[in-house]
Amino acid sequence: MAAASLSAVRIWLHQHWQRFNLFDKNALGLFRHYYRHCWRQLLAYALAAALQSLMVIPILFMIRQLFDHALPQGNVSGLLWLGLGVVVMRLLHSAVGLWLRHFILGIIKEVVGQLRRDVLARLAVLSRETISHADIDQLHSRIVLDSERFDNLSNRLLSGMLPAVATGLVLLCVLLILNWQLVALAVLVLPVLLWASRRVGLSVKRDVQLFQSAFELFSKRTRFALRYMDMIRLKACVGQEQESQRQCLDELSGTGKRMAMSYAWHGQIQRNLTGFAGIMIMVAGGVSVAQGTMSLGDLLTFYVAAGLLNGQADNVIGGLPELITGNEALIKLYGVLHEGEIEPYQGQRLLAFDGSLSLRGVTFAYGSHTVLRSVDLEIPAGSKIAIVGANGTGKTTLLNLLVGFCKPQQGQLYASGVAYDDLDMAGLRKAMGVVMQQPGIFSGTILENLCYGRPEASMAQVAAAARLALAETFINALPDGYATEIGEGGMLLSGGERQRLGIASALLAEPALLILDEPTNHLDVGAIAQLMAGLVNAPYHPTILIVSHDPDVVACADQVYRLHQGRLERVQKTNPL
Ligand SMILES: Nc1ncnc2c1ncn2[C@@H]1O[C@H](COP(=O)(O)OP(=O)(O)OP(=O)(O)O)[C@@H](O)[C@H]1O
Repeated sequence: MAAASLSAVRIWLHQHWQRFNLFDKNALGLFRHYYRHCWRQLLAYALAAALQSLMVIPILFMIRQLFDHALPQGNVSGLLWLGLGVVVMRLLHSAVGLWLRHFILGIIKEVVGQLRRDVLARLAVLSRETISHADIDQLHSRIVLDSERFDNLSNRLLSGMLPAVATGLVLLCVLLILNWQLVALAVLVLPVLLWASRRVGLSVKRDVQLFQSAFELFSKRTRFALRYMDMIRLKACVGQEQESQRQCLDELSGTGKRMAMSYAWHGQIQRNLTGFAGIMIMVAGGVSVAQGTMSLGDLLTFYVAAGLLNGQADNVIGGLPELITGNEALIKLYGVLHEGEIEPYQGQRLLAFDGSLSLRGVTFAYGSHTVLRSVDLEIPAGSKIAIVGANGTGKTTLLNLLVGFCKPQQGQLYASGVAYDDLDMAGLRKAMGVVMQQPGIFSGTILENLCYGRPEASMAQVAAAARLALAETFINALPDGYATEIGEGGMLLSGGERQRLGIASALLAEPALLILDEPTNHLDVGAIAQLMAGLVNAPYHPTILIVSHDPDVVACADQVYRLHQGRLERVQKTNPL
């Protein structure tokens, strides 16, 4: 019976704690994780902040002297000296404050930088499958905006709240020494203040979440409009798009206003309650002075100290909305750092890759959809292989397996006879030149695109690669040649020119294996045959693998394979499909 009641109480407490808890367990864990290694510096900083706060004591002492002695005695030079003393101490206090800020900023920026590095490193090891299922705009805003919110949170907590707490404690001691009854009177407001803070804090938390969702949606819509402007215009959807942007903006300004109002309510409630405590002190202290139980100097000193304490309390309680925003940001960053699958191969072995690959008994499925069934394939070094097959038969999937983006559920792949499981995948990819259906062309100049991944390449090497890829003629015909800006995704070039640029970029690395995915989408078979003929004379003489749904590419290959219903079979060059 007693155990049952105890457990009921525990459940009740847990539920209420969950309801009132403003901070997430994972967010707190992440914060601790990033600041754990510098706890000694943080401790030193907290101690220094506490020592700095002790500097308010001589200031308060001088104020009391001023009102209790110098002023009643009409001691003008004493007044001047005490005034000067207060100014000097304040300046000293500010100088130490600046130095402390410099110190803590060094720690914060290092930690925030580390978190950003870890998030980016995490992205680099996430599997292609995870990235393809992610909402890229959301991921982008998490990395950029939420790491900035973590920075703000750290600033507020360590640079603002921590010294404020230290100074507040010193001031509280001074106040207790001066007149503990007045402190007790002011403390009556404290429970109301904490309760109100928490209640408003919950509404701030809800409004922050709503604003962040609206912001992500706005960011996503804007990127969509920028990225798919052609499609929007071609489908005559400009009006429809503007309407959904308008809805996004309404939502953004509505939630933004609500969040700012929550912040304002929080600040107002806090200021009114502490102001109310100040009036109580004034009245009760005035009565004590009138009754002769307290000197005017003591009351004024008390009032100044209480004012300073109020400033520190403002700092602590006023920072709550920022902590809540930071908490939400940390929850999302925690997701980026801990969720999703990582790259399937983690081997370390470096290889002198000769361009030969083997697949043995490879079976691959996306969930319950089996795409490849027990596939065997030998790609000898220096060979020219074509893999053909109808749309959706698994050609790109096969390529993704070859470049190590995915791992088969059964079977194994080998590069130069070494199992993929043992290989350093980055090393293997460096020796491969892969030109996907949509070559990765980014906004910048032709030269920047060509040299991505090979910044050390000489102009002669760049020109040689462009010549082999049949890109040199069109590049030289451009007014700015290699310095031509080609726009987002290479929009200012034709599809064939983009394809040639992609091939030239792949060839610049002198790959042992060149993979061309659907090259006939933008190049005719004649151009591909010419490319192959050129590569035969290239000093590095790469293995070439062409994957296409176009039966004509077989003319360019020594061996032809056909993918059909998950099986790979060798076919005669005359009739591959
Ligand atoms: N990431 C994925 N998750 C689930 N299914 C996928 C994924 N990628 C491809 N598929 C499915 O696997 C099958 C093979 O796709 P794949 O892209 O490999 O075909 P393909 O032969 O390259 O087609 P195409 O010639 O049209 O480019 C298709 O049915 C496709 O819908």
